[in-house]
Amino acid sequence: MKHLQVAVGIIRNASHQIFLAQRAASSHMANKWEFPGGKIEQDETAEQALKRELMEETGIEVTAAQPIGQADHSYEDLRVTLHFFLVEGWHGEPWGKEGQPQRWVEQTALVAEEFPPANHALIARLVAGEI
Ligand SMILES: Nc1nc2c([nH]c(=O)n2[C@H]2C[C@H](O)[C@@H](COP(=O)(O)OP(=O)(O)OP(=O)(O)O)O2)c(=O)[nH]1
Ligand SMILES: [Mg+2]
Repeated sequence: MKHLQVAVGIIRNASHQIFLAQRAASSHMANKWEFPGGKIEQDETAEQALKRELMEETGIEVTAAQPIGQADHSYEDLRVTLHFFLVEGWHGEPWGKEGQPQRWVEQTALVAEEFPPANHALIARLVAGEI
């Protein structure tokens, strides 16, 4: 089975709101809400991939990112390992640079079912205020 390593950014502002983007209708996990991010390339560290993907997808330059864990999940025909980073420092203002819908949500109001299954354990930790 194909196995992807994915860098994922939990962009959190001073009011403890988190920036979400909606996945495209044509993509894997179509229409689910996600934390911006994407595949780690061969020659990259997870943090380098995070910075590149967040610039590409949201237009921000990440200045502070802290690793907060990983999640491994097997979908029907694809295995993913998500490398989560809490992003609390950046330059610019995140927006849906690739045309994807976006919104800020209070950390405690996140709803696990709106995300791909690989995110569910992390959402529980965020809602519980453990992060
Ligand atoms: N970005 C992101 N991907 C996630 C999350 N949860 C989750 O299961 N995934 C899965 C969906 C995809 O199968 C896989 C890769 O993410 P991606 O589609 O963002 O990768 P990418 O930006 O490099 O995509 P592309 O270049 O192919 O358009 O990770 C999440 O919260 N954020
Ligand atoms: Mg992506």
